[in-house]
Amino acid sequence: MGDEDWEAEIIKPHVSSCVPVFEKDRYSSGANGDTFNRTPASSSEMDDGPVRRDHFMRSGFAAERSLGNRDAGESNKRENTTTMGGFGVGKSFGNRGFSNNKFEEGDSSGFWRGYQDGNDSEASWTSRRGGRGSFRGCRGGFGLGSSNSEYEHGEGTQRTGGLFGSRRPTLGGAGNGDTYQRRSGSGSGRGGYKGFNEEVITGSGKNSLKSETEGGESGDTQAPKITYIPPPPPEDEDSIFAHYQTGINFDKYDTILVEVSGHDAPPAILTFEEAHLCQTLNNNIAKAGYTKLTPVQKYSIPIILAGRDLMACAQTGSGKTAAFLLPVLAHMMRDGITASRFKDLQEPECIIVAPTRELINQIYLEARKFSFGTCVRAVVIYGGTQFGHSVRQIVQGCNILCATPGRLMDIIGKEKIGLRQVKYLVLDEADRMLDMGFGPEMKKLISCPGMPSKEQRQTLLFSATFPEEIQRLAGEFLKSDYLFVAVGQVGGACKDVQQTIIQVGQYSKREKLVEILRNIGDERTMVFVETKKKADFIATFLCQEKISTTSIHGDREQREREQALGDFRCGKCPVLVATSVAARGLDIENVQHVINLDLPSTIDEYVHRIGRTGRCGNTGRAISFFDPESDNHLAQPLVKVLSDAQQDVPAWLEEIAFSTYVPGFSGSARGNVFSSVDTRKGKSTLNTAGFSSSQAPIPVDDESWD
Ligand SMILES: Nc1ncnc2c1ncn2[C@@H]1O[C@H](COP(=O)(O)OP(=O)(O)OP(=O)(O)O)[C@@H](O)[C@H]1O
Repeated sequence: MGDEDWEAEIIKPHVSSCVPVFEKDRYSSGANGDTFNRTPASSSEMDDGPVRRDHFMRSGFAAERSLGNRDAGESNKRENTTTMGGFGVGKSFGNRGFSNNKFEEGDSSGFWRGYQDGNDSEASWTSRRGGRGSFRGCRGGFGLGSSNSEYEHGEGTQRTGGLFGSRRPTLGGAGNGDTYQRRSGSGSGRGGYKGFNEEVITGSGKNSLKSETEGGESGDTQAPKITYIPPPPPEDEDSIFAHYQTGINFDKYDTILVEVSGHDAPPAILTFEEAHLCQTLNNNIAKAGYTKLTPVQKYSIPIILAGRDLMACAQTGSGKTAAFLLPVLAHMMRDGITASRFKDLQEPECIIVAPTRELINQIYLEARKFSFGTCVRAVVIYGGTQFGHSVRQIVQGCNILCATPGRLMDIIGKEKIGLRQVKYLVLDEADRMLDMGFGPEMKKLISCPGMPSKEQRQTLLFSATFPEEIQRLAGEFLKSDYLFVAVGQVGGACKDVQQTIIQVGQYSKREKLVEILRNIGDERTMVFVETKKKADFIATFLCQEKISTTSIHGDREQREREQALGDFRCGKCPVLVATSVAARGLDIENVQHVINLDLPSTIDEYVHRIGRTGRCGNTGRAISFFDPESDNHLAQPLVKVLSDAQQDVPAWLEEIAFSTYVPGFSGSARGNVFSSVDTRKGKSTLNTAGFSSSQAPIPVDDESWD
């Protein structure tokens, strides 16, 4: 989908938004004020008018719409809010007659079976509704006639769709493309791009490199000054090495087929000992509770240790982070990295980039864990936090820099980081990092002054999904003889996740969600929705239903996002409503359920979302609401994902897939089908994990990748 299509998608007839916004004072929140057990207030912020390029125009405004705490200065902004939305008028927010609900029997297997059976039609569900009057909170309502319609169209930034069709131009309006201006805050119409997940990149047409955090500091009064300093992670050893248990299916990883393509691939290793890591690293691995390698580790570790570039694709939750961290650290130890000193310009040996703040923080914590007791210092920097804080972290010494792309480019622009010493460049969620949203920034990164050429550095790309187009683009980043490791089906879903797809029309989604959540009880559940507004809306709705819920999305302030994640992690809020900002990489213990209240627009996103459960050999469940009005484009790839993961495929879904079958459909449209192989189509070998691959030489024409 090109830009024009994107335009067509997001410029819709006027639909009013009715996001309840809350005044801080009225919250009946928990200790941290971040849960949603609150009394709704109101806000004129809800009247967004026509849903257009909201985030192009309102990057600063966005913050005001988020729920929860905010800095004192910012909270003042909401005092004059007027009522626009709330609860109650909507016809679809009435009582549900659950008395006949078969799911109330408490038998979980029955519940799931029942759910599949009861999957049926919207009509059958609406007939179960009782007649309770709507909840009346404020003026407006959840179900204002058009009910969810605003969410079906609004905030198209959340949409993805293949390579260049899914996201907005990264440097919107920049003109020269050299300007990175983040969260300019004033809605001054500079244009720009509110990233699908997290970063705000706007272009003013000036040749400047300006941080979202700098507004106040640099005298740009239009930009809000971001003062948030994340609390330091606990320093005690127990916390550093805290981990959860591998699940009953961990050993089954060994049976997954692994494909290695590219020439002269080193053989896989079967044990950590075979990696010949130094004693400190081995100690850290043991303290982390790792006794056995996962398949992606068996293959990737020797490849990286051999100095080869790598594109690795392995199912969600199967240990990709350690697969790159351990060999990189081993190299650094071998090279005798000395503790970096306090310096104004730091020159890290390794840069790791990931698309979301929470994910990069998680990777940093893993890096800190595995480098414990060594001279290697890892640092994390990401948007939404005080820029000065990032600088202070870096100047104290930095061997491994973990960063989100926006903050990384800012810090490079401020000359706090020199790139000359970079030997390892890691892109986690690499397909996301190379797509339309972040691809241009990554290209800038590799062409920054001082950045060693791809021949001089080692580049490592990891993800659970690798669309063919992205694989082709990746050639620009990788040496021509890079190796490709595919554990299982490229882009396939984790088999430990029991997937259920049910047909639910948009007007029935909320009540069905409540039914499911009531049956789930306190088990940790992530509920994915398609837009930020809807995340707030659903979280608020669930709290009204007395289901303790929090939310995470790109319009929440970073402090709120971290608080939300913390509340979810510790079980204080067992339900987390999220946009795709939380779809990738997050490794949260005990997430037993994922619910796609809205299906994402691409199958890859679906695979990542459901991969928040069923991690590391544990089992999980994912249930997805399929709305035939809007999700038919996903039927075909869904059938493939389900059958590849040996899941039941509903007959109705097959029918839809068949009726919407597009011959030659290969993936650039919204419901893109993942790649099945290394796109170089070289000779490859299929092995079960643990057995070395044969090496198949493949001539690769470098030019064909550039
Ligand atoms: N060899 C191992 N033994 C035990 N636990 C492991 C091992 N490797 C990784 N883990 C644990 O498995 C969990 C998932 O790992 P990780 O987050 O790296 O998965 P991932 O493949 O990157 O997933 P995603 O695709 O969702 O990003 C983590 O808690 C990690 O500590």
